[in-house]
Amino acid sequence: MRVSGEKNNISSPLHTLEVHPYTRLNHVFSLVYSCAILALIYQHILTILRITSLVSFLLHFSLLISDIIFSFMWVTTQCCRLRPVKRKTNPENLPSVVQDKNYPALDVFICTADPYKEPPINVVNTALSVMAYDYPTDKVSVYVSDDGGSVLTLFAFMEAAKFASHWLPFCRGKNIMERCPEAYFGPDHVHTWCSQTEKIKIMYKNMKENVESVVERGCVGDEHITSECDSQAFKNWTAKFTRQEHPTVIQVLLESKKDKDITGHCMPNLVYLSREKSRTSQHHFKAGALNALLRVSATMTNAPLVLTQDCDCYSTDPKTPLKALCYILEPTKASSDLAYVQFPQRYYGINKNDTYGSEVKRLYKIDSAGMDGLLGPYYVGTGCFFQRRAFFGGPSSQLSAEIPELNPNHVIDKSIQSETILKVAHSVASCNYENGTKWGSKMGFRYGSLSEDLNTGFKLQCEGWRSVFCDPDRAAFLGDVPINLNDALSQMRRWAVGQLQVGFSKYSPITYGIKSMGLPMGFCYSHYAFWPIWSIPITIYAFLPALALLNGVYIFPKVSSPWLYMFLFIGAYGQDLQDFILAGSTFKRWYNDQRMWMIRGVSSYLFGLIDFLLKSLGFSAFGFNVTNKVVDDEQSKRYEQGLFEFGVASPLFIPLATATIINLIAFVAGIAQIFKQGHFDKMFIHLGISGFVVANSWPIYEAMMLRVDKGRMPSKIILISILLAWALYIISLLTLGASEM
Ligand SMILES: O=c1ccn([C@@H]2O[C@H](COP(=O)(O)OP(=O)(O)O[C@H]3O[C@H](CO)[C@@H](O)[C@H](O)[C@H]3O)[C@@H](O)[C@H]2O)c(=O)[nH]1
Ligand SMILES: [Mn+2]
Repeated sequence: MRVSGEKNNISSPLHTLEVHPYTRLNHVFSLVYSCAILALIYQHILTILRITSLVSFLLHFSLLISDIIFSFMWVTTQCCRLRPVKRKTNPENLPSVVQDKNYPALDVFICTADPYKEPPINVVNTALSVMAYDYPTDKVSVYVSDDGGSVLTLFAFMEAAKFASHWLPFCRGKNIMERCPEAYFGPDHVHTWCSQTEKIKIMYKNMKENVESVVERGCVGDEHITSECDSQAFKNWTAKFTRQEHPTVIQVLLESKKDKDITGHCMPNLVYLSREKSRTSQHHFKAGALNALLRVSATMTNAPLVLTQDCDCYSTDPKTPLKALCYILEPTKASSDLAYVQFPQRYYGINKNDTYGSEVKRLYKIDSAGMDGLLGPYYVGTGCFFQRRAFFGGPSSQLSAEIPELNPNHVIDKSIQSETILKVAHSVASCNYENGTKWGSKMGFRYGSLSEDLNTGFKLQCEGWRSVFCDPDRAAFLGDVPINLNDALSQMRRWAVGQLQVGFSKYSPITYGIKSMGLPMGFCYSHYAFWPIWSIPITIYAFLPALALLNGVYIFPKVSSPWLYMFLFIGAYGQDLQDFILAGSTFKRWYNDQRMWMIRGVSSYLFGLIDFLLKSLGFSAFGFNVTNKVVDDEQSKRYEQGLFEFGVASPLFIPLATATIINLIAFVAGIAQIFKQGHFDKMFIHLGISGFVVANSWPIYEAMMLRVDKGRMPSKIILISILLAWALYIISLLTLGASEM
């Protein structure tokens, strides 16, 4: 194991790095596996050359295409295996580099978009957890962007501002680790009890009840309005104010220079922002919200460091910004081209075996560590510390903003509530502000993809910026996961569209990316930009072998020569399993993850691909469907038991149910066939594939046939799927059955 204080070779390094011990072994394996892939493609081509009938040609051609796509995805992911690294930070060494009074200021951006899908009390918890950071308080500013334009969210934050003046000194005084009140007072957290704790717990409960009752009523009653200032703010919500059409609202809830907590210590800045909306302009979803935040914060505090947070991702470690500083304040030149320090997305409330593969371990942990050994990991939308400079062109070719107030070196000497500042802040948050500027194309977060995170990180790295993956053992942030299959699949469907928008753009990773960053990084980005094309081979393998088997048509080599297939299958799965286990996962979690990969293949990825094609042909428009973060108790219970939650009649379930029905019938019919007439050797791979699908589909059969609870598969979906399966069988009968193979 090689350990080095990469490029910060002082006696007490701020961070160290070690290369993964299995790297060499992985290289050798990759080489062998590549040869096997070539052999398979060669075999396919030979078969195709010998074919005489059209149907047979189409069959084998689709297998060839499938295997080429599988291979492409495999090859691109190998780049993450070139040099995976693990880093460690030493924040205790920071004082030898810089005193805390000289730490850079930090602007935290929290995005929320819908008070009914993202309960304001949760957003407040996220904000409180970062406001309480162990960081010079006067240097921290928290900006909340509310794309829902909701008075309920603003009200929640007014309450939060009051509660914070008790909560922050409490955290500091007791030096507690868990600074998100909901988590601190939650059932999973043990703390020493005292009267002060009891008092603050009651305060929190009161605030929570207030906020929840207002949200439930849908409006802020007069009894909740305590000051003239609050009352003025609520006046913005006139009768004409709607979510899609309203002026900018900026409300300074706490100002560091003026507001003190109950011990007299200063408070961080806390600003509520709801950018202007109009039906006639484009808002670019979250990327647009983040750019508005970048500009508004520039006019008010202009901190050199920016942290982006999703509203559900609260901080679980108050030292997190110090860990980021370990890279950003590196005394050598290495930090000058460092755009961001990414902490992985991790989650609370995942069930024991992670039924829906919600950890997304490959993306968030394994491959991120892999890219960290090259030029740095993806940006994943939340838990990421940026240098503000990174949003203004490449490290050595900085661009100038259209007004001086927005430039990273602009110094602010006025109160954030002064009229001049508020005036500029309002103007940069207006919906036409970006017209004719570089925002979204060369500056700020980049537009053009629903996955603004992948898109922005990619573009920054193409400009020559580096990034760092910071993955401490204790999670830095914990977020929320969907606990029903429809939400989980819909989320990935949106991702799929966003990824393809990057993959098939003018600046595709496979062309522009490779040119700008070199082959390995270009491939890493290509892997995720083309993720959804996995749907093509997965769907083909889900249907074709089973339909062929039902028709007595055998398209794979005999049992005497399936070794190549076996090696490729076991090799890829084994390698995946090894990565998961080494990343601290369990066999069962890995098993569920591979199952979800197949499920997504015939649902999220497939629908995402179709969405993308329809949009590209001009048939439909993209929307950002915000993931639901409200918990249903009954659903939660079933989730805890590890049951799959279908429940709603979602079209996403149709291809899934159809594939499971066809494979079950094919498998049973195939076994019966063996008893009747032998042919085992010819059927071997067919049976293997169908058997594999059937084994993985147990929870789906259970949801279709055995369960009676609300989470079962809706009868409508079962019926449509049976009809579809039957139709597919008839089509296969007419084509495969009639042709001569
Ligand atoms: O118009 C919008 C839509 C969304 N959001 C916010 O964006 C965040 C992410 O949305 P969510 O529905 O939770 O999406 P997820 O799929 O869970 O998020 C992942 O994927 C997104 C890209 O699709 C990234 O932006 C996120 O950081 C990443 O966690 C949330 O805080 C939303 O409030 C906005 O601010 N404005
Ligand atoms: Mn989310």
